Amino acid sequence: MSDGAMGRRGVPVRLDKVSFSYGEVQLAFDVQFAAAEITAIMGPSGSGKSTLLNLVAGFETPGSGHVLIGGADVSAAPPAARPVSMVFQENNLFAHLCVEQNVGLGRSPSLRLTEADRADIAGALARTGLAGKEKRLPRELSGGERQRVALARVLVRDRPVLLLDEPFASLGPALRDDMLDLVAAVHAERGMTVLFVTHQPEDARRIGRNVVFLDNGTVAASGTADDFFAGAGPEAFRRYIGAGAGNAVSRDIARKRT
Ligand SMILES: Nc1ncnc2c1ncn2[C@@H]1O[C@H](COP(=O)(O)OP(=O)(O)OP(=O)(O)O)[C@@H](O)[C@H]1O
Repeated sequence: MSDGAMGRRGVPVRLDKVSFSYGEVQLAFDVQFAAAEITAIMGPSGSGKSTLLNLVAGFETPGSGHVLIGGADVSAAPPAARPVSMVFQENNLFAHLCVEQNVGLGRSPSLRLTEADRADIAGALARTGLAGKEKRLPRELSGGERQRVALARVLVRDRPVLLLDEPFASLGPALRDDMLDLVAAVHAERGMTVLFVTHQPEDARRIGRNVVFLDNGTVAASGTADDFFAGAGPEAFRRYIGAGAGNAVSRDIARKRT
């Protein structure tokens, strides 16, 4: 069994007293994400979830403090130099490139691919259920298939950290469940550290081991998903998901696990 299959590939991600501002909007993060685990990042609209991911990815730079990935300070490193893959809600693909090429970019930005690269790309496409669709353009795919292509690219990029910014928010519930299962299966195989932004409590509960809850530009609470979704979870989080939502989530999970 490989290291990934043993779940040891992921590395910790730390935002060490990071501050950041968009003009008058101030954000401050001091938080560690456990290696090789899936952490759901939740919080009201505008609480700073995407900004936190962008700081880890390198699309934003801290005003002060440090971003550490696997113990290395990457605060000043450009996105391409960070050991990170990211999947957004949409626009993950280049419209003029076919499925195979979009996935190949995960291996080589110039698409100079070796035979071994091509074999890995074929494997990733098979793994994500896209075999036979290699030559299609993104516009010839469904929304769910486009997100599968983005996940196939994550597989060939093979970085220890995966950032997911509401990647399945525009998909229907059944398809979203399929995609979450795929993420969980890939995580079980590769063991990367996953930071998963979602507004859906049931999605966080389904694949998240931990929850980090943001409010007003900072971390308001963090802990295990089990604690968050138990009656004794943080009050701000309970207010956010709404009275009774926890029960609905529990029922939903029980139904899926039977
Ligand atoms: N490019 C920007 N310029 C100015 N302000 C911004 C910019 N991007 C985000 N903000 C502000 O920063 C704060 C955090 O935004 P962010 O997008 O990180 O929140 P979020 O929790 O991801 O929200 P949502 O759930 O709505 O996607 C908000 O007050 C937002 O208005």
